[in-house]
Amino acid sequence: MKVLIAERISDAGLDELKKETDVEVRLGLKREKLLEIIKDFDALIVRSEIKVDSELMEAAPNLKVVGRAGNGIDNIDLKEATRRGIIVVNTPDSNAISAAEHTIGLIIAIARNIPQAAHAVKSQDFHRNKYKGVELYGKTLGIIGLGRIGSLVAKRMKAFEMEVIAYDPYISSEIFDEIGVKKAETLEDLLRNSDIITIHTPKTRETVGMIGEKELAITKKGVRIVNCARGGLINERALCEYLKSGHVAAAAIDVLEKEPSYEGDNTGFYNPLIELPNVVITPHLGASTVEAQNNVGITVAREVLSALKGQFTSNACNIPSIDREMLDLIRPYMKLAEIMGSFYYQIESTPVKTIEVLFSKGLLNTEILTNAILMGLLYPIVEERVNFVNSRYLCMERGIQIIEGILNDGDDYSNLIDLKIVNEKGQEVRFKGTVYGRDEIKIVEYMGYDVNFEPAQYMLFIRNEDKPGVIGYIGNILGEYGVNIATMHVTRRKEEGLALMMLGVDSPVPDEAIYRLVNVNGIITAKAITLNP
Ligand SMILES: NC(=O)C1=CN([C@@H]2O[C@H](COP(=O)(O)OP(=O)(O)OC[C@H]3O[C@@H](n4cnc5c(N)ncnc54)[C@H](O)[C@@H]3O)[C@@H](O)[C@H]2O)C=CC1
Ligand SMILES: O=C(O)C(=O)COP(=O)(O)O
Repeated sequence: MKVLIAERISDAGLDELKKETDVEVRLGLKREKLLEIIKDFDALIVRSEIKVDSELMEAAPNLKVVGRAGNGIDNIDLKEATRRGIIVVNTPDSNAISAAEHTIGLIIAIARNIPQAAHAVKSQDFHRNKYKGVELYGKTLGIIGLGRIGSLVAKRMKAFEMEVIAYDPYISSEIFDEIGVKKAETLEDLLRNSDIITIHTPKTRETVGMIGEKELAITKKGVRIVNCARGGLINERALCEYLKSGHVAAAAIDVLEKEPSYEGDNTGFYNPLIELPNVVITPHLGASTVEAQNNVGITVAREVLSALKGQFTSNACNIPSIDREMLDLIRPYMKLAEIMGSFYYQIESTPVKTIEVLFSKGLLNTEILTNAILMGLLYPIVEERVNFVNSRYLCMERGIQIIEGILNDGDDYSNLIDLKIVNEKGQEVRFKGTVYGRDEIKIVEYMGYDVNFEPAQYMLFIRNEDKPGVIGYIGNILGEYGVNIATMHVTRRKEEGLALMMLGVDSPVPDEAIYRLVNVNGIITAKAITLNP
């Protein structure tokens, strides 16, 4: 496996990767060069600078994993990665403390004009009157986005005896209470009442430009503003105007709408904010500490390695995350789900319209189990890579409706998957499956027949009239083609005079044998099934 490190990560992370993969470190690559070389790599590791967009993914036919050595993934086209079955992993917990501490550093810096004053002193200018600041004590800090970093900032700033309020419509009041922060019901509320505002939301379609002219206009005169989250959350042009007028007394910015290259040439880079005396800008330093980069490097390396090995990772952005213990528990159910999904297109050819899957209450992580069913379903019929990442997306792209639910109590099994597939002709194919003990996979119902069948690599499903002699024919025909029957499950519906046979065989059943079987008097259908390797 080949891994391209396109932005700097720690040596500790590099060492982890080098133990198991072929690693190439290429920092400061020009875009054209990156597009040219990416085709050879299975994994790409970036930070916040490189845009991992559809053009880059198109140029990377072998790419299986993108590792974001950091938190924000706004530089990665997640939808496109998902469509292509590329796993995106990040390391959100590894640099949160550093980002929070940097934010606090910036708050203090602009409250006391520390960077400007320190800079003046370097030029022998000791005129301290110019740099009189304000105290934090007793002032109101408004935090927009009370997630990982926002809440770390809140907890720490309370030590300054600031009143901390926060606006985050997506978290519960209990979390506000737990952190000990007053809830601002609206953004307007927060803007009107804060002496210092700091923003900690991710960059999304909803949050871009969330602080613009209109919002700045209702802030307190003399407000101080910090952005250590993402450039573009605060409209830079509007902020510039408000800083020039003095309405915003000062701003501290770690992130810009358009950022320079951190390894390459930046000749001609310009941003008007840089020139303003009441602005402190750092070069996207929030995560740049020894500790954060060590953690980030090691975590991203481990996540990328797990993903390359086909294991679930704990920080995947486009598949549900599962911890290792839980993964061990549900692995047999994932296999069962994939097998159940894989039956349909080996039995029927009419396109699927709806998939309805019901799970026993005892089954956890059902979202992944559905993804496994969909992966099994699509595997035989799509050319592109199908995996847990894109199976749901590819089904939705094909107009397949996916309905998931919980089974009512009263079934005989506590861990059942009940799968009903309805095709465009309105026909239904239905299976139920479960796992006995730790990992004994069983199909327990097929088309209303109670069965007890352990799926095998090669199988044969036969529906026939319930009359003597049919089994004999089947054995003879398979024998002629050298196909050995390993297991056999026979069941019937006496009242209808119909029977079902599910056979596990030691080798694939040739098409010619199937043709002969369906011509046997009394056999209604014969379907050869092969499981995905
Ligand atoms: N400057 C730097 O070097 C670093 C910057 N970051 C940035 O910080 C951001 C936040 O990181 P975390 O706290 O870990 O993320 P998080 O996901 O834990 O928290 C984000 C919070 O924002 C809230 N939110 C989302 N939309 C909102 C809206 N419209 N209004 C109010 N609140 C909203 C969410 O509900 C969530 O609670 C990252 O997305 C990243 O862009 C992260 C690390 C370092
Ligand atoms: O983790 C984040 O979201 C950051 O913004 C840190 O970015 P970086 O990895 O230092 O380029």
